[in-house]
Amino acid sequence: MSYRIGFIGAGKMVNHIVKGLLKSPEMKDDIIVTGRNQQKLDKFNEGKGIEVSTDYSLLSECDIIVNGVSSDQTLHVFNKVRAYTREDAIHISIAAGVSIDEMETILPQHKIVRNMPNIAVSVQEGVMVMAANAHISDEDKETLDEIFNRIAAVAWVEEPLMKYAPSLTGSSPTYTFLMIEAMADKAVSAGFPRQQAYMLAAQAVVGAGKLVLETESHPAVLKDQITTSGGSTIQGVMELENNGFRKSVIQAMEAINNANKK
Ligand SMILES: NC(=O)C1=CN([C@@H]2O[C@H](COP(=O)(O)OP(=O)(O)OC[C@H]3O[C@@H](n4cnc5c(N)ncnc54)[C@H](O)[C@@H]3O)[C@@H](O)[C@H]2O)C=CC1
Ligand SMILES: O=C(O)[C@@H]1CCC=N1
Repeated sequence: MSYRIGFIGAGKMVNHIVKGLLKSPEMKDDIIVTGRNQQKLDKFNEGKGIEVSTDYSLLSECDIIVNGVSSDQTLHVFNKVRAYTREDAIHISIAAGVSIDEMETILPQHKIVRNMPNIAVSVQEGVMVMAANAHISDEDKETLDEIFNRIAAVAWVEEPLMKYAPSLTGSSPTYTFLMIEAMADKAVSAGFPRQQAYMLAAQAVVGAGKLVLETESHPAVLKDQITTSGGSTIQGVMELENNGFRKSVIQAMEAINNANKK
């Protein structure tokens, strides 16, 4: 079954979600992206060939509405488009820091989902943490799983956990990008060509993640597979511990959690 999905806001995260969904070519006719500025929408649509419009009344044709505007505009925009959306539409917000309670003040009796994706959805390797309000049925969840499993591993949680989701999902690729960049810089300093260094560092990260997922081993067990006794790797691990590597990641997540008030 196909569902019409209407996005609001042609920003970065919406771009990543739409790019991921378009890897399933049959979804092309099911997607519309709405926004305020036609020129920006046309630029967003380059290479996509989907429907884009400044006419929010087109959202009335949509089964699912994804509000992808900046967090501080989320409630204002729900309020603005509410009149154009169907009573039984599923309203999704991807905004960090905006609670279901707040959305329900604008959309009472409506189906609401809070979703925290990350940008890897564009390469169909994303994660999406989702929480639903009381009007979302099990069938609605199955529908959303079916759509979003194309681009992400989907996890449903209770809404109080959503405050802590960005540091684990939405924001977290940044930690890895910083590490990949640092790894590549060091390799380049030793003589590796720049692109080769990025490729090798990135693939090392992909492989490590895949090992955790596929073996379901504790990360420390996998670490112990690499640290040969008296070998070189354990020297690097000791240095990471000396420099508070894990503490630094935990504190970064704490800072993100604190910045997301809800
Ligand atoms: N960038 C990311 O990796 C992630 C972002 N998010 C969430 O996605 C939302 C958007 O973030 P980004 O895409 O990074 O920002 P962005 O700045 O790239 O996109 C926001 C878009 O909203 C549009 N917009 C703002 N106010 C509007 C209004 N009143 N009416 C219509 N359009 C309006 C802007 O023109 C812009 O295109 C935020 O709430 C953020 O928390 C969630 C997960 C990850
Ligand atoms: O930086 C932010 O607030 C958004 C939420 C998660 C990723 N980007």
